[in-house]
Amino acid sequence: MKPEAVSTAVSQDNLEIPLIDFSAFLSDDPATKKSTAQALLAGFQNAGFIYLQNHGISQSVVDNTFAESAKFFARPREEKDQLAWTTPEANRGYSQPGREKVTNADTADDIEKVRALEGADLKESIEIGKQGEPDLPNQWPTDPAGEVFKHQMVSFFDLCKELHFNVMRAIAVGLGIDEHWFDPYCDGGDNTLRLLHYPEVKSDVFKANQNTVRAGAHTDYGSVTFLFQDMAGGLQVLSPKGTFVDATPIEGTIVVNAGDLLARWSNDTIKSTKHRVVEPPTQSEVHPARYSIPYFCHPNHDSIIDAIPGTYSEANPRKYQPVNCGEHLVQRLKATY
Ligand SMILES: O=C(O)CCC(=O)C(=O)O
Ligand SMILES: [Fe+2]
Repeated sequence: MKPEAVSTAVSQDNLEIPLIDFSAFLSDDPATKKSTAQALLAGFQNAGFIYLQNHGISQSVVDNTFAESAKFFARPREEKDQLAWTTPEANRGYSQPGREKVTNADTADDIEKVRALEGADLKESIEIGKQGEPDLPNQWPTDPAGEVFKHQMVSFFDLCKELHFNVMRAIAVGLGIDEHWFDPYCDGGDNTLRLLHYPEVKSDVFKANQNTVRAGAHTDYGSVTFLFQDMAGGLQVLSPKGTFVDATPIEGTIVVNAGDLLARWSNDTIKSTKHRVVEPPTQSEVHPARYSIPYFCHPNHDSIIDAIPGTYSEANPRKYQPVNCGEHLVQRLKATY
């Protein structure tokens, strides 16, 4: 029987994404804790995705973080360009939208056409890593508003780092290994906070080209990703039937998905599932802008990832060689940028 803390967030085309009340895992009752952890793990094993509510980060903190993100993206382009993303090793800084590419179109009509076409793929982002890495500085705006932004993002980063410990503890309990087995892999906080802005897009752009997406299908690289999204919608998850199913925003929840490194670490018992962002259906002329905030958790970069106890046996042997986490991630980023 389903524990009370678990309900269904998405159920379509054999994709079953559970909605888990995480306060039940954080509770003191061992039986509730265990059954909630097992449901969370089952979500990662079956769908690669779960929704979490009562995850411990308050709604007002989340709201403030979105507000600061919107203010950041509203800055003039020149200011943002001064904070540009540099290298896969650093993975910090601002990535401009694809709109720049249109500057070689010279008539207003052509610009509008290209813009219309590329608008749908348009997104801008800023990546923020852990503070205090001398060779890998975060890129902060330096004016007073930039100070407020920095303060908000640094404290949000740390709250998400705490949540990483707790989600990995739930996975450990679900697997039946020591609750703190993953702790020594999480304490480095080698994670990435990404602020994303998808500008508004005219609806006829999407009608003209049904394949246009806001973010193409991909898997994430790390252990788990916490996805904070606004209510605009558009996130879709690949189902076992090969269809993309809407992962509709649910107020007060975050979407959590497993990444490639966790799939590998778990000897492929946990799934890293493809997802994308499309423009949600709209009755109006424009698809509104969308803001989302993924937080990518990574095991400590200097750690070696080898199959987690309990994920392999004689009948189901280890499939992968041990790998250095940091090197693995940089390889992946090099292939992307
Ligand atoms: O914007 C979103 O909702 C998803 C973003 C995403 O999947 C990613 O950045 O990896
Ligand atoms: Fe993603």
